[in-house]
Amino acid sequence: MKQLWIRNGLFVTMDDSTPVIKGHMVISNDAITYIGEQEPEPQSLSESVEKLDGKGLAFLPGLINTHGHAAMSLLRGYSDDQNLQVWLEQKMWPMEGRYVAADTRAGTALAIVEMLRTGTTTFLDMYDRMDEVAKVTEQSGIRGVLMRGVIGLCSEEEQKAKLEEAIAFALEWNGRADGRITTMLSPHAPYTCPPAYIEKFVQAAHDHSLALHTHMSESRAEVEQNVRDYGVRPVEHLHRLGFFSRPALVAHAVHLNDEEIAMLAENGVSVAHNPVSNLKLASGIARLPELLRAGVKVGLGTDSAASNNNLDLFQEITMAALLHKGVSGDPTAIPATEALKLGTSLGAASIWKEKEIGMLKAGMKADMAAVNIDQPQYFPLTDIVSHLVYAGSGKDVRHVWVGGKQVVKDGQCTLLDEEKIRKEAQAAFERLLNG
Ligand SMILES: N[C@@H](CCSC[C@H]1O[C@@H](n2cnc3c(=O)[nH]cnc32)[C@H](O)[C@@H]1O)C(=O)O
Ligand SMILES: [Zn+2]
Repeated sequence: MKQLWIRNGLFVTMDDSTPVIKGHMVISNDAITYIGEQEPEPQSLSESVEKLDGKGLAFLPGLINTHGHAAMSLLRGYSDDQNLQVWLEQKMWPMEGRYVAADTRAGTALAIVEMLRTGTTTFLDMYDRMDEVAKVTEQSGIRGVLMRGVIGLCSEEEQKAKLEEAIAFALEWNGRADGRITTMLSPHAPYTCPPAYIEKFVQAAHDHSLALHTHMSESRAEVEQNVRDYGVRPVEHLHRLGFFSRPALVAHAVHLNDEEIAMLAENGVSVAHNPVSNLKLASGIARLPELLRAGVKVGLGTDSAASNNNLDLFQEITMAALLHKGVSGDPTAIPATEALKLGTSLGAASIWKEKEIGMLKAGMKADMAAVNIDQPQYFPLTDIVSHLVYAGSGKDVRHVWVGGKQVVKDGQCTLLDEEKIRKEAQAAFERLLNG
């Protein structure tokens, strides 16, 4: 048995019964088997147990990024300061149309390096050429919830082929990489997939017991168009198409009225909140406090590096904590602990993985980030949760484990060649730019 004993660490558990523990943790193979103030029982340790001095480190559950498009990292900085529609249709889609498999691979690898180094241990990815994404995911050691996103603005024949590809990918990769990879089905959005086509995804999700993901109510223009085209707003529209009859996660959900929030809560629909992307594309500000009050499970997403422009989930956590205070005029709107939960335990619940990840607790997978707190922004040590949310950043992450395996050591990915990945990303972008 492979064991790691972390001694004298500061553990931010996200478990309400023991929020912060100064003490010890034992990881056995892929899971946490002990966490507590006392040293572990000697008989629980194997002779070959590895030891790590936790001094100067704060340990927190690995962060969970519940919405993104990793391969779009190649387009970081390519189109800034545009609204969603112009950015998407005039800038992103033409460039994405030039992607070949090597580009998807290069962009995804770049994104995974950035996510791992900033403490993200689980990411959700909606894209195409998902075999490439899955292979990089497998190699990197990160945990991935992967799906072939499908835009259905094409012939019926093409629609059919894309749906089949999405299903085949989901079935082939679900549970692979020692269970690190799971899959979903994902029509891209109500405005890019006709209703009958969305219904086919719903049917497939039932047939294969898969969950569903889509972009929803991101911009005001989208909601207005949905009303014009289908006579109802996007939430009601998706509800009528049966989308919420399977476990469903919707990204953005910025423009919601009270009835829609109630409908999402009633149907157990999860939301991926992407505050930075929504600000950058001038889409608006989601009603996060109201969603949480209604009992909706919410996680945080970066969306892609082309609309963020980084994949540091600490920034989303900070933004979620600050933004909603400013908008509501209520400093308690999203307290620090709640913001950190969005990136960890609540985020895990939003993708139905709360029994496995999102907390540091015996029995959970050992997905964890260790932050270097021997830095001025963590002094004086009044409240570690406050510091992580309001003072820290992903750049402070020093080590990362996924399923007990160390994937970042002293700030470097252990299973990926970072320099090669940076070079390949640069070359891939230059190729895309020159057509
Ligand atoms: N190329 C595929 C669809 C890929 S799904 C992922 C898509 O989501 C798009 N995307 C990225 N960010 C956002 C966003 O914030 N809102 C809507 N779409 C987005 C992105 O440009 C990409 O085309 C097809 O033809 O079926
Ligand atoms: Zn998106």
